[in-house]
Formats: sequence, C-alpha cells, structure tokens
Amino acid sequence: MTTIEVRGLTKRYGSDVVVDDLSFSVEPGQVTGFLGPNGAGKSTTMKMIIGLAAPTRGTVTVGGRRYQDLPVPLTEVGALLDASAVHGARTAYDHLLALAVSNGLPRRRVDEVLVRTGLEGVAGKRAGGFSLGMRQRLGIAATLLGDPDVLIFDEPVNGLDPEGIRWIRDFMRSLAAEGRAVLVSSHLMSEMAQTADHLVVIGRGRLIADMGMAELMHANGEGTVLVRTGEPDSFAQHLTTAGATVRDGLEGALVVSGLSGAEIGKLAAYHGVALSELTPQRASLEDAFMALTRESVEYQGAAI
Ligand SMILES: Nc1ncnc2c1ncn2[C@@H]1O[C@H](COP(=O)(O)OP(=O)(O)OP(=O)(O)O)[C@@H](O)[C@H]1O
Repeated sequence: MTTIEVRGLTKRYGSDVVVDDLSFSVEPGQVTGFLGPNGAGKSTTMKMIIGLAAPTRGTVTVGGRRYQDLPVPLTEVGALLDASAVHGARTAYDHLLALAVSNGLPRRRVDEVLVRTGLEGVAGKRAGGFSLGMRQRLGIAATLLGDPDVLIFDEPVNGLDPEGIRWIRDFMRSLAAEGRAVLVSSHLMSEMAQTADHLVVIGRGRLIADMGMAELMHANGEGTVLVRTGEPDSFAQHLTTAGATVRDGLEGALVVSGLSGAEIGKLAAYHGVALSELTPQRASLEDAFMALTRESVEYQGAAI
C-alpha cells in the first residue's frame, strides 16, 4: 500500500521554525486536503516530501521509502508544485516527451497523459502561449507520466476560473477513485469541502487537525438544514415529533438538526406541507476552519 508517511517533520530556516514536528499519513483511494492559512508551511512540507527541501528533523517516506531512495521517483509519486515551471518555447508534447525520456518512461505515456488531461488537441502548441488553466493541465499531465500511486498538488486551483476549478476538482476525485493517494493543498476550506475525503489542517507549521471530512462536518454542526414553509409552526411540530431539533432562523426559516434533507422532504410530503426551501448548511465548515486557524493567522498578522 503506497502512502505518504510524515513523522516528526521539522524545517527551520535560520531561527524560523516553518514546519514544526508534523506527523500525518496520506491514505490511498482518498483526496487528502492539506489546509492552512498562507505561510502555514504547506509548500515547505510538500517540498520535503519530494526531496526539494531537506528536513531539519523527522522523516517523510513515500511507500515506505525516502524520496531520494526511489529508483524511478516519477513512477511512485507525481508532484505539481508550480505550474509555471514549464519551458515556454517547447510544445506541450515536447515538454512531456523530454520528461518521459529523461526518466526512462515509454513514449506512449506522453500520448496517454495528453488524452487523459484533454490536451491532445493542443499538443503541438507552445506551452508559453497556454492559459493558466491549460498550464495546470500540462503540469498535471506531467505528474501522471509515470502512472504513480501518489500525487501531490500545491494550490492547484489558485487563479483558475470556475470551469478550470471544476475540472481540477473532478480530476482529483477521479484519481482517488482509481485508488491513488492524492494530497492537495489549499488555504480555502470551501475548496476542500467539495474535494477532500480527509483533512490535514496546519497553522504556523504545526498540526491543528487530522480528521475525516465527514467527522469534521459532524463535529461542526454540518447536517443542519434550513427549511422554509408557509406553515412554520405546524411543520416545526411535525419535525420535533419525528426526532429533530428545531430552532428559528432568519426571516421565518427553521434551522433543523437531527434529520437529513431527504428525511425532512419526505416528512413534508407525508404531511402535505409545501416547502419553499430545503438547504443543507455548509457555512459552518468555513467557520470551523477560521476558528481552528485564527490563532495562527493573527500571529502572522502581528509578525508583519
Ligand atoms: N527558502 C526559504 N527560506 C526562508 N524562509 C522560507 C523559505 N521557504 C519558505 N519560507 C518561509 O516559511 C514559511 C512557510 O512558507 P510556505 O510557503 O511553506 O507556506 P504555505 O503554507 O505554503 O503558504 P502559501 O500558501 O502562502 O504558499 C513562510 O513564512 C515563508 O516565508
């Protein structure tokens, strides 16, 4: 089972400890969101995973081995840390071919990853003229050349338009569905809420939370549903009788916990109550993240 294991990882730059005794695991078949405010140490951690920065202390292994000890790293782990790191004068095809050849990978992989990332139509175009979204696709294509079980992406949706964001999100999910371990960093909880199965949250280089997305949602009141109806009082009664907890929301809305949206919908149908809104709440997740990382953000602000 190929995973990333981070144990007691620490990185010091001068007197600054930017990654501080960090331990977590990245499991296969999941998207693990690596969350933290700007400057929390996400990029530095990712660099240490793929041997671009040396830990001051601690270890990090991919599939049980240090990156430096992997015979053909590209076949074990693909990483996209900076999509602009492309030779602009080269075509997309030549960029990938150079990477494949220098890593002893078969030429056919270039065609395969171009198709997989939807770039086959622009394979002969110079990467320098690519939009940010296309550069990201090209960067992702490169990570897949060696068909690795582990993939690492640093803020892959930064600066992308909604269509680009959606493409990346779906792509991450499809990679995890194939059984790969996917580690993806972001400073936005809202982004991770729609992509990740598991979350590793850091602040000031330290681990703040390491938990399943479902667990986090549950712990932070996810499962609350906003309900609007013309008969709030009688429907609130039905909800309470069915085991839900109901409190009043804004403008006559009911805020319901203890029943899912589907269950509330069925209950309304059973009692012949027309609902004008039935919305599972997600905002609490963003609140949870802000609360978790507030201290580290304030520290950053105060340090400037
Ligand atoms: N080569 C370096 N030399 C000195 N300090 C560094 C170096 N690389 C990163 N840092 C510092 O380490 C801290 C963590 O940076 P890092 O880029 O890992 O954070 P991050 O969580 O990825 O944030 P962002 O989302 O802003 O990239 C920052 O304060 C940064 O200035």
